[in-house]
Amino acid sequence: MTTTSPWAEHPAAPDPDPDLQAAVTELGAAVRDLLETTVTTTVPAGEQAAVAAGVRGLTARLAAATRGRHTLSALDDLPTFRRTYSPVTGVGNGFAPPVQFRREGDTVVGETVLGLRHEGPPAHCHGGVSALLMDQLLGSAAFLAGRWGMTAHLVLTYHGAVPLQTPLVLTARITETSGRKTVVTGGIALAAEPDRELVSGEAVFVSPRPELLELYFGALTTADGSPAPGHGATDGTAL
Ligand SMILES: CCCCCCCCCCCCCC(=O)SCCNC(=O)CCNC(=O)[C@H](O)C(C)(C)COP(=O)(O)OP(=O)(O)OC[C@H]1O[C@@H](n2cnc3c(N)ncnc32)[C@H](O)[C@@H]1OP(=O)(O)O
Repeated sequence: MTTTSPWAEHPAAPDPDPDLQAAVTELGAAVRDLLETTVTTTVPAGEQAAVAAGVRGLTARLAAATRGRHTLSALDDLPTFRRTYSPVTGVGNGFAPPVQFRREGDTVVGETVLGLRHEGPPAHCHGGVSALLMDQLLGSAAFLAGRWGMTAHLVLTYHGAVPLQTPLVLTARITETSGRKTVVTGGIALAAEPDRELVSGEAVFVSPRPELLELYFGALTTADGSPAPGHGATDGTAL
């Protein structure tokens, strides 16, 4: 049974169209600024109403062509886990900080600064947003070590509140592998105090059995309508 990504044996897609990549990245950045400013603006009601009308007009332009949930974006590639619209790492997602994770030895590291769109307690990160970051961090540690799985179990301890608008560092590493299972631990700390974890956690990632892979991802297509890599899997080893 495979312990690596079920898409790993497929060749990576060619590099995406650079014009589309640049435009999506710029739109994501613009929407990120918009989201952050909508939750911090103090301009009068009339001005907010006028901006809302303008934003609805822009949304209608983008809605002229959209994809459904079983269609990958033209920029995405499963074998390399290129996910443009991830709510954590996606440059095209305005909610995402976005964080980029990299491998350093046996550790995965990412740096980020969160905004008021991520607020829970005033001036601090929402606990659910910390969980979102931790899930992606721990999953990335598994993926960057050549393993793959869906989150089966995630436990977190919140030792201290995570401040917004403050440089943070996220680190994780694999502690155990067995069959389809990968166990990862990690945490979030201030970049200025990397050894004092504000959030720590452990997750178990499980590479799903073939029937589940088919159920979850069997209908997936690439942007041009072709079956996505992985379609038609029968034994979970060479999707
Ligand atoms: C460059 C950067 C790249 C970044 C890459 C991005 C990375 C992506 C990051 C994304 C991050 C976000 C990711 C997301 O958001 S994933 C989305 C959230 N997760 C889900 O939706 C998963 C829902 N659950 C399921 O579908 C199934 O339960 C799964 C697929 C998980 C297992 O169903 P399956 O039927 O296949 O499993 P099995 O019963 O044959 O068991 C197999 C083995 O697993 C062990 N087991 C099972 N469950 C648990 C459990 N709860 N604790 C501990 N262990 C558990 C079990 O004991 C057995 O072990 P063993 O007895 O053999 O030892």
